[in-house]
Amino acid sequence: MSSVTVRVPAKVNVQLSVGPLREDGYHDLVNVFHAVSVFDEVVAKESESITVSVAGDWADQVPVDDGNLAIQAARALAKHAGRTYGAELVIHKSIPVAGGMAGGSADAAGALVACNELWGLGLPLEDLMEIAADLGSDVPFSLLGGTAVGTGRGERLSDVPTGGQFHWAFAVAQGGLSTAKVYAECDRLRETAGVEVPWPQLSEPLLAALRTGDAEALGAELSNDLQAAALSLRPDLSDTLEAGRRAGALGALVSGSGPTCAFLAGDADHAEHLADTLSHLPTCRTALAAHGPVPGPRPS
Ligand SMILES: C[C@](O)(CO)[C@H](O)COP(=O)(O)OP(=O)(O)OC[C@H]1O[C@@H](n2ccc(N)nc2=O)[C@H](O)[C@@H]1O
Ligand SMILES: Nc1ncnc2c1ncn2[C@@H]1O[C@H](COP(=O)(O)OP(=O)(O)OP(=O)(O)O)[C@@H](O)[C@H]1O
Repeated sequence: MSSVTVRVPAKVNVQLSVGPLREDGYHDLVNVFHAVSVFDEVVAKESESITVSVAGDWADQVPVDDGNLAIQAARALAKHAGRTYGAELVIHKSIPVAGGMAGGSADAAGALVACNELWGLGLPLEDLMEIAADLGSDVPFSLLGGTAVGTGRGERLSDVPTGGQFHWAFAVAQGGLSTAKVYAECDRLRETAGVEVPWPQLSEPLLAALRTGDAEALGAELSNDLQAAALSLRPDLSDTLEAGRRAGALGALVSGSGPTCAFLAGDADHAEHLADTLSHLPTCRTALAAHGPVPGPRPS
């Protein structure tokens, strides 16, 4: 095989409950991930060494050196296999960068799947999941896709059954937010408020809404403990959330660490309408309509 192509979805977190700060600098989570139809494409071609190039709207914001998560993923896979391998990785980016939709994690997951195939390693998903967890907390879910609950720092996953498709609009903000800074702001706000941080609990009404495919019920149950921190760092996002609610979204929240905002729609037409409305906001770089859940990356 001389070239392998995979498509990897972005995510939105339909529940993100953040526990107290751990000694290792991470937080224990209840993190309900939902993969949506905004895809990066990762191509792995035969080559002497591991390199990456990036094309698409967001290309200028993505490192092409050792800081690129796809390169780190390919190296980690070669190390796991105990051999020196090469791959020319070509990423076509559609997932907003530093937007809270796990774009870098998607590229890392795509590189793992594509190189596993290119190099004929045949490693099972469980092995790739272990390598993924070392690359970042979101990378295991980017391999899995669908809808899943993540505990620990978000890397320990179990599938969540869903009934039917949900339709979304995403308001992509100007600029990005650093995930580490948003978690740090969450800690700061909690310390200032002097509240005891409860252990995160999975929402049963949320699971029921996902299982039955009830968009109205899901809209009412969306929650994100990082939202206050993202709004504290980017106050303009409240205007975006408010605009989406006024336009009839069934639910509105910051996606993960932000600054992308996610809006649940009643159907595909409603999602297109919301995206069109949001795209005209001064706070918004662009807006996308998408649906979920969608599967994780598979080689072709
Ligand atoms: C906000 C989310 O996107 C929600 O899915 C994730 O929790 C972030 O996952 P990620 O981008 O893969 O994050 P990582 O690369 O593992 O960690 C980046 C930084 O985020 C913070 N971090 C991340 C995950 C976690 N459970 N607790 C944390 O406090 C830590 O400061 C860490 O140094
Ligand atoms: N392949 C990649 N694509 C995008 N960013 C990358 C990649 N590799 C490394 N990075 C770096 O990672 C930073 C975070 O990018 P990313 O798009 O993954 O953020 P995010 O979507 O907010 O992450 P998450 O939702 O997992 O917290 C970027 O600013 C960039 O410097």
